[in-house]
Amino acid sequence: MSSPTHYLISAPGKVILFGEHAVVYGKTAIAGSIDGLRTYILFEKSDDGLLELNLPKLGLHLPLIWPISALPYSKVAAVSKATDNNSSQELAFNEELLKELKPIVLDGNAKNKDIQEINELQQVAASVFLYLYTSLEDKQNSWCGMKVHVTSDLPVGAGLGSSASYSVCLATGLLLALGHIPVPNSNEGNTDTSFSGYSSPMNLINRWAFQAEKVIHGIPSGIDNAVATYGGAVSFTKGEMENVIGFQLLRFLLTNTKISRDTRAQVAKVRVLYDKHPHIVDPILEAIEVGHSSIDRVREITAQHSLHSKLTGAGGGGCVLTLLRDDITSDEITKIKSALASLGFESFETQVGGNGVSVIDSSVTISKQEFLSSENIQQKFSVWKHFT
Ligand SMILES: Nc1ncnc2c1ncn2[C@@H]1O[C@H](COP(=O)(O)OP(=O)(O)OP(=O)(O)O)[C@@H](O)[C@H]1O
Ligand SMILES: C[C@@](O)(CCO)CC(=O)[O-]
Repeated sequence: MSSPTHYLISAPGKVILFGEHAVVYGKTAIAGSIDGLRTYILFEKSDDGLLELNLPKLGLHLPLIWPISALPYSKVAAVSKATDNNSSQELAFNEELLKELKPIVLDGNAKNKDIQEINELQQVAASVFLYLYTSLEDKQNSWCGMKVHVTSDLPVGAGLGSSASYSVCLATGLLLALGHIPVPNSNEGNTDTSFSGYSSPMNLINRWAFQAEKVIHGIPSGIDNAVATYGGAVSFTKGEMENVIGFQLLRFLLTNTKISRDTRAQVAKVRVLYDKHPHIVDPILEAIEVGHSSIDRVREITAQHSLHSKLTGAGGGGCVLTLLRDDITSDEITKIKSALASLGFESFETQVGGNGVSVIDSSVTISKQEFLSSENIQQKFSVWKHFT
């Protein structure tokens, strides 16, 4: 059978119900996927020896393009070792590779006629792609070029795990395109996956997505990429997780304050505090200064209806999660939403849980135009396959 010529991958965003930040320091957190908010990446095979990355959501109107031959493969240990499906060992992070890629990332503009600035956010997104590609490239099985198009329903840097869903989509597409994992056969959802003894392709996707998260975050806990890979609602402690089905039945109001944060500064601050106060198990997030006045405003409004709200994700603005009581009426929810909207906040009802990473292979024709212009890609294509 000829090798597929394109893959469309999708992975969900997430909410953390409690335990963010603490989870980085070994405490338990509970999180769930948000099925309706996902990142999508279309991988198209090409034969020009070039890697093309399109990041419109990050504001890049031109593709970044690199010759495959320009990547520093000598910095990567044998691929077979690194992708050993049976190994449960965490992959070592390749600092040297990341360092080597820094100047190469900026060369991505060299083939463009117009000069475009590549800001830090865009550089990080490009580094993740090149880091994974260089690590996974396998001359025997590789495509000899690819065009990669990224779209997403998720706000970037708002606490909904946009980076993890991007990382999971990239890891999955590259593992498939470079011949490390097969396309799944099943069309059934993967939310009932038992996490004990992770099945191999999912395990591998999760491990490489964790590497990608390290490029973005430095020392992530791994909870975001685990949720984006496996879906469902999970309890997560030190890399171990289990399904917590009950949480999938809870309804939430998710409010995006649209206040973007300086993630790196916030996270650095939090880490210093944790290092100084390792005895604090579940610090009130304001006390560690990841709160924001916008979050207080959401909390005040929802408290008027006896509802409890908390920030979700890294904080410093971003998204707020409000637990909805069973007895709350739709009229009341509409009132809360319009009070929030009057402050410029966007909110919608959600339930945690739902599918993790999903794939469509080249047996389904997907036009690039259709992909890029679709409002609801998840529903548009009803042929998603799930790893089991
Ligand atoms: N649509 C996208 N296209 C390309 N890169 C993306 C996209 N979405 C996220 N990213 C990557 O993720 C990074 C944002 O990660 P960050 O952790 O700040 O936000 P988040 O994951 O949305 O929030 P949180 O980690 O609190 O849930 C960006 O710098 C970029 O590298
Ligand atoms: C803040 C944090 O706990 C969650 C970010 O979504 C960081 C992490 O777990 O890696």
